[in-house]
Amino acid sequence: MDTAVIIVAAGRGTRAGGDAPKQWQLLAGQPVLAHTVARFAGVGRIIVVLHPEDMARGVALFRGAVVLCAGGQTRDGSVRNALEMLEGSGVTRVLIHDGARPLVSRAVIEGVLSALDTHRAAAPALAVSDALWIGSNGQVTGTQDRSNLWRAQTPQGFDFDTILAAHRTHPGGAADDVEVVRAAGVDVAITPGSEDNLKITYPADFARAERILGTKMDIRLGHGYDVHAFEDGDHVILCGVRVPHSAALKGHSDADVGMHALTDAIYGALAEGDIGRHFPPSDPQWKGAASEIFLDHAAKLAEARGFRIGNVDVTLICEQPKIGPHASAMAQELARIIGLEPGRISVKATTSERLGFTGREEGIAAIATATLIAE
Ligand SMILES: Nc1ccn([C@@H]2O[C@H](COP(=O)(O)OP(=O)(O)OP(=O)(O)O)[C@@H](O)[C@H]2O)c(=O)n1
Ligand SMILES: C[C@](O)(CO)[C@H](O)COP(=O)(O)O
Repeated sequence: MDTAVIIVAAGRGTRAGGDAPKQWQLLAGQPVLAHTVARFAGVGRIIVVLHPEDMARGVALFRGAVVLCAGGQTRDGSVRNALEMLEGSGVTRVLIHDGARPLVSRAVIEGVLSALDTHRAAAPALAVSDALWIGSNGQVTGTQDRSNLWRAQTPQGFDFDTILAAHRTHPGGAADDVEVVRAAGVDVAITPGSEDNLKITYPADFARAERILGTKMDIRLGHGYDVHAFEDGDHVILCGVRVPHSAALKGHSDADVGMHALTDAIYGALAEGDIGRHFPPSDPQWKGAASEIFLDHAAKLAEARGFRIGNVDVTLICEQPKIGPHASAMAQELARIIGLEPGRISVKATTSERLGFTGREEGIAAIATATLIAE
């Protein structure tokens, strides 16, 4: 399935007030919109819909990591612009999310994606739990049966062709995309929502969101270090990229020293030992194995434990080969394996000024750090 995520953030946030539209105001030190986009890392290609006046701000914040699209006068107009932009791109399903819901969890997102395996439309919601009144002039004038009432949330997920066709025939003015698709006669499955998945709407919602983030703030830092010696050969594999060289790296697997250091950094952040614990070198099945298997395992273990990777930083220490020309390809390869946007991945190199074993060109060392953030 080729999945796209449309994050609508072209509104003016009039109810929230403040010096800037709510999606640009800071929450725990970062714009609300940066939190929202980070929640969808690895889910699919991300399209952020912005007000035309905010485009420069978007370019500066995302630095090419997402696709930007100009929004419309209304929420449904903004969604429609992004859907039209995606037509013909090969996308088969799409999640549509409010930029103003920065605390959506991986569980809520996965719930919608799973429902899309069997439904053309699915969206998260919470059953209404309070009694409902009808009121007028500060007085209760009646009561409302709450059974079968739900509080709608996003991301709302759809088969791509279905939601595009529904938007094209809708007269406009819908509160959300569930309303649009239902107007076209499509059934919508309800998936589990979350109280934390609030939409920042009024000024007090910022403090509420900060409180939720504060109680949830669990950031782990891990580091990894690895060394492989040179042996006869004509290339090395570093961070998944084949680099021509006058020697090869010796090892039980493909000896990708950079990827090993990064894998150990993730295991370290999880307090899960190192590669050797999960893939013993004594086991012949890992002989010559591509190190991608190890990194993929560590990243999936982090996800299974409820963490997303915040950023990674890998430093290769060698005199030769020169890493600079390959660093971008290495970052992209790591991004592909761990499902992280390239802007959160750093691959760099240093020499050891001809000192020590790396200086004598006896081998390559690598150090890496990774942050994991609890969802
Ligand atoms: N023309 C619009 C209007 C809204 N939105 C987005 O739709 C989401 C939900 O809308 P809402 O909370 O109503 O945001 P605003 O329209 O910005 O708020 P307000 O109504 O208070 O001005 C927000 O992420 C908002 O940026 C959009 O992309 N384009
Ligand atoms: C899409 C939505 O977030 C679902 O709850 C909501 O309808 C949009 O926000 P608004 O406050 O109704 O404009």
